[in-house]
This record gives sequence, C-alpha cells and structure tokens, in this order.
Amino acid sequence: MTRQITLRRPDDWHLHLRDGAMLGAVAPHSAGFGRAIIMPNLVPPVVTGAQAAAYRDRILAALPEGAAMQPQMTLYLTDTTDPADVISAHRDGIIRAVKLYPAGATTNSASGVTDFDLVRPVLEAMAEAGIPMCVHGEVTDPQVDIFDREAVFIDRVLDPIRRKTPGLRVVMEHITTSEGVAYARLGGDDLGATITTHHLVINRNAILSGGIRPHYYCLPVAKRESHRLALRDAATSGEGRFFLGTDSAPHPDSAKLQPCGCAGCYTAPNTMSILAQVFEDDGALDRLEAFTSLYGAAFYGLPANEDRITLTRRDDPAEYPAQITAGDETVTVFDPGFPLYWHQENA
Ligand SMILES: NC(=O)N[C@@H](CC(=O)O)C(=O)O
Ligand SMILES: [Zn+2]
Ligand SMILES: [Zn+2]
Repeated sequence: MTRQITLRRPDDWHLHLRDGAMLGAVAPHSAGFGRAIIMPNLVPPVVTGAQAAAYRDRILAALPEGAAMQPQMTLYLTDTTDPADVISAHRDGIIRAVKLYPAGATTNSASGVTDFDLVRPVLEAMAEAGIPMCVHGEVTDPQVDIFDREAVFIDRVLDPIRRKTPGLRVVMEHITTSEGVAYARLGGDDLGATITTHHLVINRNAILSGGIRPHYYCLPVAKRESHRLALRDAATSGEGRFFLGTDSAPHPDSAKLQPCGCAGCYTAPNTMSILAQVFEDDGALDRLEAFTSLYGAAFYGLPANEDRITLTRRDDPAEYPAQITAGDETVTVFDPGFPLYWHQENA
C-alpha cells in the first residue's frame, strides 16, 4: 500500500561537506535540505570570516543548479579567536554560529580549545550578540572512559560554562546519552540539542559485536541500547529543544578501513528515508516534520522553509548507493540495517 506524507523542507543543523573533490561529491546529496549548519573542521580550519565566506562560495559552486540548500557558516573557535572578528563576521551575515571543539576530541580538532578560560571573552561577546555556540561535548582526558566522555563533559565543562555565561545560546551537538537528553531538558530557550540519524539507529553492538564495523564508528561513539532509546524518545517527543543535525561526515573508505580508522558516518543520501522509518516505527510520523523542519529553525531564529517535500511509502525499498565516488576514493553510505520503504520523491 502506498502512503504519502508532506513535510516542510527539512534543514540539517550539523553537516560536514569537506572541501575539494569530496565537497563536489557530497554536496549534491545534501542539496535537498533547506539550511545546513556547515561545520568548520577543514584542514586548516575555518577560523576567520574571510575563510568562511570563501568556503561558502566553494559550497555554492559545488551545489547543483537550483539546489534548495543555503549553507549556514560557522567559525572554528581556537584559543586565540578574537571576539571582534566573531562579532563582525556575524554582523556581516557571514556566520550563523561558532563551533567549540575541545582540542583533540574528534576529527580535525587539533586546533580546538585547550583551556576554556582562554575563550571566556569570546563566549561573553557571543552571549551579548546572541551568537549560538555549537559544542562537540566530549572531554579529552585520557583517564575518562570513551563511553563516559559526553556525560563527564556536561558536568565538568558545559554546565560551568553555561552558569558563568548567562544568555549564551548553546547547541549540544550530536548527543548520544540519556545524560545528554536529561541535561538538554533542564535548559530553557537558550539550550538546544541536535540528534543524528545514525544514533537513532545503532548502538555500540553495531560497531563491535560479531566483527568490527568501521563504518559505524563515529564520535561521540554510539553507546549502549538504553541510551539509543533515550535518543529515540527525545527525537520523537515533540519537544522543541531536540532537532535534526545529521552529522553526515564523509571519509574516504581508505581512511576508515585502517588499523586506526577515522570517525564519521556518512548519512546524507538516505537520512530522510531512515528518519521516516524510525518515526513510523515509534508511532510518531506526525512529529517528523517538527524534528526535521521546524524546531531547529526556531532555535536559530529563522522562519521554517516555505516549500515542501514528499515522502512516499512504497512496497519496494528505496534504492540508494552503497558507496559514492569522490575523486579516486569511495565513501560508504550508512547502512541502517533495514529496508527503506520511504522514498523521497522531490529532493
Ligand atoms: N562525528 C564524527 O565522527 N566525525 C566528524 C567530526 C565530529 O562531528 O565530531 C568528522 O568531521 O568527521
Ligand atoms: Zn563532533
Ligand atoms: Zn560533526
């Protein structure tokens, strides 16, 4: 039986588009999202307004003619970021947010913040100007177990920063734990949290049980099942603080399939089909649009997209490539492990 739902065009509030040949290969697969927060962890990172503007131009050039996507640029916060540069890039309409990576926490985060006191003046300027801070919330302390790094970050870093900086708007990026869900629920309008597609689908068994599966390895690493269920509950709850950020993070297979493979799941091509299945399975299809197309925009103070997309549930599963090609490399598309009956007709 065929069924159809119509949604306002979705936005992706956490996206990696990379640069060069990889950008050319992946940009078309995100072109059907309306807005996307573009993460700045290039090598070298996007640290100035001029770099963000130039990167936006490269993205626009990589998108197909008539693409819906309007990239929303971010600056990569470092120990030496000048508050005045952040303010002027925001005032000039170049950036939507600033990204905080603890140094060493994730892919291309070597230039991240080493000491949170060093960035206090920037955070205060951002609070004053209403510029949101997107946070990769994991401590890097090698003494802390990797599965605890998000929860410990909330206690040791995020909560103290928020208490010291009233008015700072914060997005907890890609939350993976029930502690993350609970902390997000304590906040007011100044606190949001993105949830990825893949963290709604996989738990840590997917990575480690019955053989090691590098394509399911991302950061923060997927946790035990109870945490996945907490994320499902949050995403489908209809609470405005939780919204979609796919964290679609393409890496060449040659870099994933290594003795020390890198972190990231590439979900852009099939995200909407997966999410429709997830929400249907949880009896929450009527809340999908809010999660993908309303709440993130509201957090960022933007209107919802006016145009619509249609998802059709067919008896035959949707076809999507197992891999895409980027220059000489391939990138493996996230495999949710179940057939995708929801087809996106008009990307
Ligand atoms: N999520 C990931 O595992 N990887 C991201 C970085 C990030 O979002 O932390 C990447 O840039 O590859
Ligand atoms: Zn991250
Ligand atoms: Zn990311």
